[in-house]
Amino acid sequence: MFLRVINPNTTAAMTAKIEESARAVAGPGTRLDAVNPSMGPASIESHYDEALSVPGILTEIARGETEGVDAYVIACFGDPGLDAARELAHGPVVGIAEAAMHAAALLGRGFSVVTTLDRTRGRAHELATRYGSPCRGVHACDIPVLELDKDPDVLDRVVALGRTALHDDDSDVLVLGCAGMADLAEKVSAALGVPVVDGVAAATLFAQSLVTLGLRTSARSEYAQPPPKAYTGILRRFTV
Ligand SMILES: O=C(O)C[C@H]1NC(=O)NC1=O
Repeated sequence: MFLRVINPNTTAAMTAKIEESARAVAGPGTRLDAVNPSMGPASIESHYDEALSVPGILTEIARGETEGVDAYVIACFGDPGLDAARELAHGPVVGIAEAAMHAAALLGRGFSVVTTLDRTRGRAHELATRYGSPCRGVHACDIPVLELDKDPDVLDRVVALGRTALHDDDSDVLVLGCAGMADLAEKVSAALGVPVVDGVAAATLFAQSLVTLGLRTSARSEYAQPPPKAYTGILRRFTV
């Protein structure tokens, strides 16, 4: 099978980190590549960034449909463009927040999310409500997405915040609220002694499992192909 993991921001170093996390769990029979759009925000830390990332995501989905991609992962914790992507894709499309929250719900009574900027906490709560997940709290380490690789204290700060979150929320699982934290899961789990879910790995395995089960996005109603219409201006270049 052919999985495509889409980093919705345009930072190649993050795409490489995401690819590493996805490859580490993909099966031997799975062809996998990780891509990012050539247009869009360098990182996604606001509703504005998220909105501007969606045309690039949809461009990558439309390209994947011509290249025989069987399933997609949207590797940004806000799950940007997820519903629109499902209208374009024939196979499954899995968001890393959705996957991480569902995985965490299988591992404990309640989970906490540790994310980057405080302003993104509302989006995480909104997604947990949509997904019906037992999220007991969302905590921000206030490290900008593109600083995660530069800040020497990032592991210590995430561990400290995770410890506080587990105590204050009385939760028993942690979810990493950024694709850029994918490489921290094992170390944070070892430090805190609880399961720590990396949404990139979880989404990759969910996508792979759905294809293995022969399941695909339903085209019956809401996720049917978009109704044909004219798109004007620059969007004409990025629409199907
Ligand atoms: O919302 C966040 O902070 C994390 C989100 N932003 C990003 O560029 N990739 C992400 O996973």
